[in-house]
Amino acid sequence: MSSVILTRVLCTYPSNLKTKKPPFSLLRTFATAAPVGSMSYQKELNAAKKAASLAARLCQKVQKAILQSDVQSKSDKSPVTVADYGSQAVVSFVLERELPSESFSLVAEEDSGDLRNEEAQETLQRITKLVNDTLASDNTYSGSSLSAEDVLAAIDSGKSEGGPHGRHWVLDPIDGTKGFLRGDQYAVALALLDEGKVVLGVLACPNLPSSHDKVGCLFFSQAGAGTEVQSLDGSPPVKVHVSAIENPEEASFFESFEAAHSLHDLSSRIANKLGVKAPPVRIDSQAKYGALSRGDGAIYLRFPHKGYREKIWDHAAGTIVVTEAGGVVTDAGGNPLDFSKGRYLDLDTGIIVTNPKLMPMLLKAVRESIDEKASSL
Ligand SMILES: Nc1ncnc2c1ncn2[C@@H]1O[C@H](COP(=O)(O)O)[C@@H](O)[C@H]1OP(=O)(O)O
Ligand SMILES: [Mg+2]
Repeated sequence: MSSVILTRVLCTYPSNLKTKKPPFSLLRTFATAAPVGSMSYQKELNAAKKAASLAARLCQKVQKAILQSDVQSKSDKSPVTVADYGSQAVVSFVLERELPSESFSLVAEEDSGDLRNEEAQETLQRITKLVNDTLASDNTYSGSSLSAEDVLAAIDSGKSEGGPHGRHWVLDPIDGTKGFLRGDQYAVALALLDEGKVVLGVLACPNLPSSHDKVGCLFFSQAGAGTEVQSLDGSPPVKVHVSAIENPEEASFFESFEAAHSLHDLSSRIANKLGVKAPPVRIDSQAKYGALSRGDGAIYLRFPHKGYREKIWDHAAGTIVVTEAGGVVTDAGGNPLDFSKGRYLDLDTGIIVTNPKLMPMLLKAVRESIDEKASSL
């Protein structure tokens, strides 16, 4: 990472968090435990870590060299870059290569529609080169060379609808595209659903500070086995736990950087009601779930504007990373998130995340604040 980007990243991560030593809850693990009394997904987890790490490497390369011409516009006007497509192609390729005997279903954000247009051919060549260069940087795949058509097919394998039966991979190839384009936080978020439940999750957060002033974290979780984090350049993993704070006055809370993604006024009302003293920590993407899982902050509040439908790839990996670290993730009504209903989450108003001790107080404050806001309109 260039010193310019590093400075920028550390500047945008709150000063009280960026300089702090790993929390006391970071306990060194010397072996990866198999989930007790449940199925092990170790092979799948290893494949997911490899896929997300390689995709993050591709994204880092693009973020460093980002040019205005890399930015296109999807029909919803959100920015999408060669890195979104490249990341999705890399993850799809690595998962299929690493797990050849398993039937493959991927629910992912991007599709190749726009890339098949005549005017997108140069972009497609650029993506193909990025994907091949990234795969070549890993010894296992150095002999692989994908054609443009292979890349389009890899992207399009993400068209699965998910659902309550069987296994489905769930991918956001770049979560927080706006943060990515700004040079701030983003994540490659990958999870596996089995019979409608999230059984493993990996969050690669290339710009999130890790220990010892290094930048770049890989969080990973398996149902029943806890959450661990390692630096993206491969330090040994350590187990993480959410904050044990019981007094909300001592808590700090995360919310979206983008006011268009979450109602900052509602979060502020909730925080006031709880007596939270610290200002909100605003960062992009599921990096918020990762940061919360290691106790950087105690609460995450997300209240999209009316009419927005949450997608499963925006929360599946983050949810298991937090819950396996001892946290709780619910909608604004206190219901757990249900990932079994297809590509969208069907939920009550917003998403709230904290530790089990704070959750009852938080839910009460959320309910009261929503009611007050509605009656003031
Ligand atoms: N209008 C919107 N409201 C809420 N979330 C949005 C909206 N548009 C995009 N998003 C998605 O919200 C997530 C990140 O939100 P935040 O950084 O605020 O937590 C991303 O998944 C982003 O999509 P994308 O994955 O394409 O970046
Ligand atoms: Mg997203």
